Amino acid sequence: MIELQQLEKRYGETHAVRDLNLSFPDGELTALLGPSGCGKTTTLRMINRLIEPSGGRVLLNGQDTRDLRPEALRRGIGYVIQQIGLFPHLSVAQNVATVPDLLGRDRAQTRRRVDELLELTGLDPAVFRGKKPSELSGGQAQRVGVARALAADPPVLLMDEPFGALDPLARDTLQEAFRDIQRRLRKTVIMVTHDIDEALRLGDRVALMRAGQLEQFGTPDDLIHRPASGFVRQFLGEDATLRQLAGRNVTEFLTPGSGQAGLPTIEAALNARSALSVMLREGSDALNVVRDGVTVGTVTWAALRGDEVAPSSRGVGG
Ligand SMILES: Nc1ncnc2c1ncn2[C@@H]1O[C@H](COP(=O)(O)OP(=O)(O)OP(=O)(O)O)[C@@H](O)[C@H]1O
Repeated sequence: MIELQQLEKRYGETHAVRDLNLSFPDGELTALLGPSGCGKTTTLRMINRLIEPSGGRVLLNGQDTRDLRPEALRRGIGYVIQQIGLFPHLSVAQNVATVPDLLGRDRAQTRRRVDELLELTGLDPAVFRGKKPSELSGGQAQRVGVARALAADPPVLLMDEPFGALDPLARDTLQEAFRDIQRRLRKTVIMVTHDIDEALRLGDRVALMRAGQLEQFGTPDDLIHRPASGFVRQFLGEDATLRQLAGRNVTEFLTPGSGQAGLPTIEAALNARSALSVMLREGSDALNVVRDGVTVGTVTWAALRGDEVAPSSRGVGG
C-alpha cells in the first residue's frame, strides 16, 4: 500500500503540491485527475523519488521511502510515460527484457515471459519480437512500453499520461487492453491523466486535484453522483453520467437470465451508452442482452442510471 502523508512540494513561491493525504488501495487503479498544473505529475514523481518532497512523506507498505535507496525503490515500481523511450538499437523483445536481464534472471524464463507480455498487450510475439522500435506505430510502441514496465513484475505501476500521444482509436484499444490486463494482474496502478473519460473508464478510484490539493477521492460513481464540491461537478461536466456509461460494457449492468419476451435487444459487446440510446429510440426501459444469438439477461434503465445495482453487476463477462 502506498500512502501520502502531508506531502508537499514547493518551487520557490509555487506550491506545486500541498498537504496531500492519500492512500492508494492495493491492486486497484487510481487515476490522478485534474486541470493542467494542479500537481499530478509532481505527485506521481514524488512516489518514486524522481522528485524529492519538500515536506511530508511517502510510505510504501508502511516504510518511509526516504529510508530506501532510490534505485532499489524504483526497481519495485514500474514507470510508464508518454514518450516511452524504447532503446532504438534493441529489438522489441530485448526492450521488454531490459529489467529482467539487468537483474540476471534466467534467460529462457525471461523469453517466455516476454512472449506472454507481448501477447497480453495485443502484439503477436512471432511478428513483433524481432522488430526494432523504428518499425513500430505509436500505438505499438506504447504497448511495448507497457509490456516492458510489466516485465519486471513490479507490484506498483506509475503511469503518466501513458496513452496521451495516441490517436483516439489507438487510445481506445490500448485503454481497453490495459483494463483487461489490470483486472487480471491486479497491480497497484497510479495513473496521471487530464482526460476525464480515461479516468472514469479505467479508474477504480479517482483522485481529483486542484491547485496542489486533493479536491475529492472516490470511485467514479462517487464523483459523478456525490461530487464533494461545485468544482468537482463543474470539472466532470453535465454529461458525466453519459461519459461513464460510454466506458462500460453493457454486461456490467446485466441481470442474468433468459430475458423477457418482446423486449428490444442489444449485443453484449456494446457499451452501456449504446444501450441507453436503444432504450430511448425504442421507448423501452429494458433490453434483452444477446451474445452469439443467445439472450443472456436484461439491462434496465434504472440499472444504467445507478438507481439499482444488478445483483451480478461489475465484472460480469467484461
Ligand atoms: N521544476 C519546476 N520548477 C518550478 N515549478 C514547477 C516545476 N515543476 C512543476 N512546477 C509547477 O508546479 C505546478 C504543478 O506542476 P505539475 O507538472 O505537477 O502539474 P500537472 O498537474 O502534472 O500538469 P499537466 O497536466 O499540465 O502536466 C505547476 O504550477 C508547475 O508550473
